[in-house]
Amino acid sequence: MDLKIDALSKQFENKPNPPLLVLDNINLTIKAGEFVSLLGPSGCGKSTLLSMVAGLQKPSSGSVYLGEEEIRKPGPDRGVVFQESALFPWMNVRENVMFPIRKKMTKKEQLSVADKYLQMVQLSKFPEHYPHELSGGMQQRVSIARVLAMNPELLLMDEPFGALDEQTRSILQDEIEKIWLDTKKTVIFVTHSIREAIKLSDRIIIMGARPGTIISDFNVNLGRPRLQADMAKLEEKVMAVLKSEIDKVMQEELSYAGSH
Ligand SMILES: Nc1ncnc2c1ncn2[C@@H]1O[C@H](COP(=O)(O)OP(=O)(O)OP(=O)(O)O)[C@@H](O)[C@H]1O
Repeated sequence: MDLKIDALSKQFENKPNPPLLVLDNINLTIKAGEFVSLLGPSGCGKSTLLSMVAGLQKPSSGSVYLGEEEIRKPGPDRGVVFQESALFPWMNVRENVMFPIRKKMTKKEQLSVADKYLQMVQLSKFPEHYPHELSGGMQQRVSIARVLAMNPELLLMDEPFGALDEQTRSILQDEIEKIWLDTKKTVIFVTHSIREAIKLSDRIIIMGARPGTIISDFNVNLGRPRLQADMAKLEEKVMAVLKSEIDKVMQEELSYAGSH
């Protein structure tokens, strides 16, 4: 099902100052099966937008629809992966993956689903390990397997590889691309890395700040897997748009600091 974000705005209380308008009239349709990245300067509202699609926060005005259904709360049709893995430390890897499906399936089915997704994220040798026995990249793989086990239609990823070293990040990018090609889920992926966005996405949405709006919508018409040489040209284009937005935010911050 397509995701439709319709005239969505969000403001936060900011007492004693006036409310802070974080997102202003966002309109966006994401087709079923599309891999879309959100890029933008820090504070432009990417995470806020994602959390409203997840149903974790309510819009101040406007709506989000998955198919015909308006999103009003979290649901099993949307799985979220955050920067930190948020696994249960007292459960082993397999138990963590089985947790969201524990009430929906027999034990046998749960085990088979957990095995399937642990294999997909290349962790089939570690089902009995506990989170503290795993590296950051492995923990993030468990989080991805846990979300996939719910079989959500929409995968919402908020800087999922942001805390990982470059090499692990690159491996997980390849894995998520493969998983997406296998499962054809709709993915919304928040990142600060232009290269990561180009490597993975069908489409890159660039947001501007204060308040957050959509300023560019790029289609990435490159074959997969993406070649460095092809990516470089688009990287320059995206960088040019993004840089002017980042500069604007920096200027605002400098003038605010100067006046206080
Ligand atoms: N619950 C909240 N209450 C008040 N202000 C908030 C709240 N959540 C976010 N904000 C503000 O909204 C703005 C957007 O935050 P958000 O985390 O969505 O930005 P972002 O683009 O994801 O930033 P980053 O790239 O740094 O993660 C920021 O100015 C932030 O301080």
